[in-house]
Amino acid sequence: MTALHTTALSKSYGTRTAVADCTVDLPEGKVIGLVGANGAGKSTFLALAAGLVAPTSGSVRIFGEEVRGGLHPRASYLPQRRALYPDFTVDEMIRAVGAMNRRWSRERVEEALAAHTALDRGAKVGSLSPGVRTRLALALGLGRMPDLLLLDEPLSDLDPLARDEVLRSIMADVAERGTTVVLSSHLLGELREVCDHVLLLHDGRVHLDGDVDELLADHRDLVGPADGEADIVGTVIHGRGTGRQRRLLVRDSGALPPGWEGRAPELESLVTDYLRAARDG
Ligand SMILES: Nc1ncnc2c1ncn2[C@@H]1O[C@H](COP(=O)(O)OP(=O)(O)OP(=O)(O)O)[C@@H](O)[C@H]1O
Repeated sequence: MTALHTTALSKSYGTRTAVADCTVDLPEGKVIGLVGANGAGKSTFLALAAGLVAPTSGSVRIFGEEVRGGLHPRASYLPQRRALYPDFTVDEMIRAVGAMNRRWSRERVEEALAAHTALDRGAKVGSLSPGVRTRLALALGLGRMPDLLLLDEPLSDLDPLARDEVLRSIMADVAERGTTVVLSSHLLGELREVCDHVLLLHDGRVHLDGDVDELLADHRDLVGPADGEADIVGTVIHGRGTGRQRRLLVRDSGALPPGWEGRAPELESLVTDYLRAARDG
């Protein structure tokens, strides 16, 4: 089943188009990496899915129900600016969010915070470091017992150990509860470990949308002589060269001409080549 479906979804701010004509079907129970350059529309896409921002046109459905003016009860949303009250203590914040949600598991919050033994429950939320705030906000999001987690750059404020911890906490939820996760990130290296699916936006439009294993199987990284590119069978996504050698990312490549070698790409290089191709137009 589809967890998140958008139909011709668009959002403009004045003359600036943030999301343009996006039609996607994001599968249930998967971790979807939302990638794209700065200003590509990732945050707007997530805010539209969270019902926080109204589309200019098009629609969003979560588990088949249209999103209109509010967060779907089965979804949790972690915005880039973590929505926490700075003057509340950690415990007050947990109680306040619990009181605001009918669907709520304090136990789930505690479970998500269990690894974070140094967290002072009496400390004011405003005094916490950005990384700790992120972990608290994520734990509160999990307290809503979501079937869909919308996470806007959940890893950006975290050091490598905390990133690992947060990813584990997310993956545990996926494994135990079958939660669908859509997470935006610029950290392409980390995504390989967790993502089943990639959605790449550029200038608000979808440039790549697919299952990671299928994408990796459909593409090859080719290296060969610069003057032999015309003989390559398949769709060249991006090419670059140094002197007499060319390196190409090719989709659905056929038999290779003499002098060319190919191998399966890494997810990071595949996404980077799509980003370069989108940028170069
Ligand atoms: N509230 C707003 N008012 C006006 N323009 C906006 C608003 N929100 C986003 N935009 C514009 O829409 C475009 C997409 O922005 P968005 O924040 O969604 O991109 P992003 O991919 O999340 O970027 P980043 O990786 O830098 O966080 C940008 O050009 C941005 O300036």
